[in-house]
Amino acid sequence: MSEPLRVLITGAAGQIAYSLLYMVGKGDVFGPNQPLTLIMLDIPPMMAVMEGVVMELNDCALPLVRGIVATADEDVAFKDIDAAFLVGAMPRKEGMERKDLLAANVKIFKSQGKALDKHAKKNVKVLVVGNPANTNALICSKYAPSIPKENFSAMTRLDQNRGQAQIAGRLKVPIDHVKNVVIWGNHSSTQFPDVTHATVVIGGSEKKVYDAINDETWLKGDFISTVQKRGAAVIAARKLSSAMSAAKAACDHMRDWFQGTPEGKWASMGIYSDGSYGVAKDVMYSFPVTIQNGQWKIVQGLPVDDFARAKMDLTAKELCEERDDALKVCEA
Ligand SMILES: NC(=O)c1ccc[n+]([C@@H]2O[C@H](COP(=O)([O-])OP(=O)(O)OC[C@H]3O[C@@H](n4cnc5c(N)ncnc54)[C@H](O)[C@@H]3O)[C@@H](O)[C@H]2O)c1
Ligand SMILES: O=C(O)C[C@H](O)C(=O)O
Repeated sequence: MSEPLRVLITGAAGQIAYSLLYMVGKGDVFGPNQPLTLIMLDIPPMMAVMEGVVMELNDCALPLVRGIVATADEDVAFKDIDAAFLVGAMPRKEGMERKDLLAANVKIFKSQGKALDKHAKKNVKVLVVGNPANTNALICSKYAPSIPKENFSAMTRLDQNRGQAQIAGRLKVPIDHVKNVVIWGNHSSTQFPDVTHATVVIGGSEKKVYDAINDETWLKGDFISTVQKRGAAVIAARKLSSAMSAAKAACDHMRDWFQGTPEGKWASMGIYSDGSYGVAKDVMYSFPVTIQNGQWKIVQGLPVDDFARAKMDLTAKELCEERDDALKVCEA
């Protein structure tokens, strides 16, 4: 067995971490043979709660967990880490957009960017979950200049999973029969969930989702808005933002990054834009990627029609605005 990987989960006393710690600890992300040191970061007032989570984690008796570090000190938490799930941040309440959290949350990611720069392994893989996730990931990478920009990402996998679940539900097929639903842009209500390139195995053969559904009005209307607004719908129902599904999506994202995407399957992740598909640069934009040996590559050459172009540009514009607002907050 290899040396334990050092895996940081921030917001470790919060709701997402409560599911995420268990899923990571039992091997869902780094595999069944990879021992782990779990590092848990939260803020000082949450230390007593975190102590309870540590008790439970110990009581789960997970063979892969070889050590647990629970701390409120970023200098301790970020030391020599291989992977970081940056979850710790304020969630939105009913009636808010995720970007309304920017002023409250972006400074967390400035501080944690600096801590990554100072303490983490230079090949660390960073997933930002805390909202507004794309812009927080951008800020984090800007304050960690010694770590390659490709090592930072923002979570849009929950949106991809939501999109695939909508399609599978409508066609009454198992979820893993649907692939390559793409999320373009921001993890916000301007995101573009795109099924143009998606396929489904139905009745024993593979078909385009567009042909199998055969309802363009739904695909261009309610399907898109359901995915765009799913986070708000969960908040309206639970009075709390999504947690179990967010933890599962974070695991899917990091598992694919470490272990690779299966042949023929794409994953969507918010990554540093290189201008592919005419998207603005210097934003963390969600693209379809394939991953091998820990390196993602944007899926290139997909046709983009006028409908898609308008949606991809709208969400890019929002990301540019968020970036400019975030930089102002950080520089103030
Ligand atoms: N990208 C996505 O798809 C997605 C999905 C769901 C939730 N989220 C976001 O994830 C974040 C966390 O959600 P939650 O439901 O777990 O919230 P929560 O309030 O239950 O937990 C957040 C935890 O973060 C801690 N925290 C605050 N500042 C911190 C800091 N500087 N360092 C470390 N920990 C800190 C808090 O003390 C709290 O324990 C929110 O911003 C939420 O909007 C994103
Ligand atoms: O919607 C939220 O605020 C939480 C999260 O980003 C989600 O998509 O469920």
